[in-house]
Amino acid sequence: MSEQGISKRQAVLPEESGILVIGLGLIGGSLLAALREAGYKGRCYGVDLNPNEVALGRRMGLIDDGGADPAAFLSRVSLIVLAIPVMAIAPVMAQLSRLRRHGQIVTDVGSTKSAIRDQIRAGIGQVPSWLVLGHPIAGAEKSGVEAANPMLYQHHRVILTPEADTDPGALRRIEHLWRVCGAHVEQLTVERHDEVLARTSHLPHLLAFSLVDTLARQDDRLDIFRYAAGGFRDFTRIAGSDPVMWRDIYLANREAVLEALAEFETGVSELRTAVAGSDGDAMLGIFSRASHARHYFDRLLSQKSYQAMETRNVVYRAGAGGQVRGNIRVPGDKSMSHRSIMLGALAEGVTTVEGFLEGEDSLATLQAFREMGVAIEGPQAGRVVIHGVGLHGLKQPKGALYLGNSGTSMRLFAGLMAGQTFDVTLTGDESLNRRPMGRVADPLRLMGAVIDTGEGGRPPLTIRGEQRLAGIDYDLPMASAQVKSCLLLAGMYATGDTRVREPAPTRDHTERMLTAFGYPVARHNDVAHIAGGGSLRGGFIDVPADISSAAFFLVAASITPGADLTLEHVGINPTRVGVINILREMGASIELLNEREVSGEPVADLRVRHAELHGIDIPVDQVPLAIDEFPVLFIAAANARGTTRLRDAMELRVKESDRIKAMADGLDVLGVVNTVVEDGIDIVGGRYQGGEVESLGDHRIAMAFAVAALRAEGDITIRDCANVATSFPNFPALAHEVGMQVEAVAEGA
Ligand SMILES: O=C(O)C1=C[C@@H](OP(=O)(O)O)[C@@H](O)[C@H](O)C1
Ligand SMILES: C=C(OP(=O)(O)O)C(=O)O
Repeated sequence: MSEQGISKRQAVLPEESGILVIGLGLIGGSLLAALREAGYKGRCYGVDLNPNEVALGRRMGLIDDGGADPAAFLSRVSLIVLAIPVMAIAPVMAQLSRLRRHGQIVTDVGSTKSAIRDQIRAGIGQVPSWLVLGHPIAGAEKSGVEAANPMLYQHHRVILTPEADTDPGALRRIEHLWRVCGAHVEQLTVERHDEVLARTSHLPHLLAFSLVDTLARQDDRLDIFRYAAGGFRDFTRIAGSDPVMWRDIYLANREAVLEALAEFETGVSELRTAVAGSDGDAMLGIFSRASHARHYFDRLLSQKSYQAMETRNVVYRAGAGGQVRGNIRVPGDKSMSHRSIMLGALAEGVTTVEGFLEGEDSLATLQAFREMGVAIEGPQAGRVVIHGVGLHGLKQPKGALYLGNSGTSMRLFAGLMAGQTFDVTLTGDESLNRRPMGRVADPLRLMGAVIDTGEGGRPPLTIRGEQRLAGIDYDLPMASAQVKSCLLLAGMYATGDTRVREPAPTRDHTERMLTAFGYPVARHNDVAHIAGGGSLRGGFIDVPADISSAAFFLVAASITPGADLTLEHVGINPTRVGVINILREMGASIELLNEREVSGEPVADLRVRHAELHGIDIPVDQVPLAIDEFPVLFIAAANARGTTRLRDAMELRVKESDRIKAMADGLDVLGVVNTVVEDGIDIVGGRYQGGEVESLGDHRIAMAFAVAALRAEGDITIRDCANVATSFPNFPALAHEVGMQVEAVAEGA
């Protein structure tokens, strides 16, 4: 059969009649092995100057034929991979551009890109449109075709660095080549690729070569190697990499590596100063930032769109029916967790926090303070120890502060940052970057802050340092604890008094916690006052379980026949108990047991049992007191007799999603009758079916529909649920523990 005939029938890479790999080492050999494993049926050829590698490649079944000269195979292939050292690529490209006749496309695997591109340009006058420069990030210390591993690229990244005039068809085919091998393919510019790799790969290798060489030259080197364990062993593993290949990389990526090395030298000298001066706090700051960096950035990055290919979002499959029984403790209060880190960081002395919420939102706050030089130990099982730096002890972060999905972080930070001596930029994920920030920027400007916002008052916010703030008298245009808190926090840095009047009471955790840290805040009727120039004193904060997370289970138990559930140690601050008041008015059975006070906040165990609910007109004064609980309250309404009516809840439209619309759309899918108005909704309770709903990446919408499944007549699939981790990371596990049937699966599984 002709090769043409084979290529027409083959399912894997149907456009490639044959593939030539020039350079039969670990990288080229593994690519061939992966293609074979994936079922590629076209012809494979290998070229290598070492005849033993060619013979081995043939014996291993990786290639059909091979030799030392590419010319012999060109007419038989449609795709050529250059898997040779960086410095050898330009000469081979010159040869290929002379001999290429049949429209073959070419890619390379070199670890640096600018030098290769520039050398090719110098050699043949241009980077041909049929060349797609690329780099699989899957190095290993082994070399030679013998080490070829068909799994080497599975779930690894391959970066392609196309030029503006690269042929899109060629780009698509090279992307396809790597995907077939199991890789995630991404694109960067040549320059960005080299900067990133200089820091993530070239610098660490350089340090390993240098450290191992330095220690190996010392007199007591036998002992050093005899007792080498842990850390040093890892360095020797990296230093075992191919010397010639790495020499070429440093020759090729000289500038970017030197820049990365200079940054590193600054870092080492900071650490040297800390060690020399026995500055334990400085060391702890650096080490705790470093020791959490990987975990933290892995999680934050997985929300970013440029990594979307790897992030398979989470889908909930919520089975119809289930039980709600037992005793559980939901995670720590998000609002208080944020504030415990903020005030702990700005206090004098050490603050210990127990019950801290290890969710993405509060972790974003925590990491931001690490970026500003605060030493923070943990979190470890809810315990965090913060080594406060005082109100004026923060340092300028190296880059923008990334606050993920967290509106509270951004709005409270805006107030705190307005009082610093350095400039700082605050940014977040796609949802946060759509949320209104004018509500904090405008009053802060009245206090003297200088703030640039994105279009329409949205993030990013750039807040200029060294401004003199003066207290203001401000009437909040909306009931918002975030705006109130922002201004009170800025008020600590302002001269005179800052007074904030709220149109309706909102959560007062900032006021209570400031008081607990020894910073007085007065309250007269609807006005909170703070005077600038005080200080905070570190101490102990016990964060109770979050009533906003408990709310999902309050509704779950209320709507499920036979339910009897106790939620332990829940915060029942009067400015947060709207959900209990509203559910009770609908007929729910909720008992407050063992009421007590911790760290200036009331807590109780909540016992909730099934009850017949009926629709109500939700009292408007309860709206700010239950603002985050409406998604799940809508599910209570769907299970109540009659109509539940909500008004004066415009704020719901500017949360992580437009929560009125997101819920109404999902209720429509389930067949729950509802009527949306600008500032609210009417929901008619009754039977409803299952279906597939969108959470729009909003944690509370996702969890609300999981609760709905308890009474649905069919299963509910909820899309885009990864953000549940912002406020309630173990929600599926706790739901399962009480008898609900919620399973989190990766999208597409
Ligand atoms: O201050 C806080 O911790 C919060 C205040 C509320 O926001 P608004 O101030 O925007 O109402 C709430 O929705 C948010 O989840 C947390
Ligand atoms: C609105 C919420 O949070 P934030 O504003 O902090 O993003 C929420 O948790 O429901």
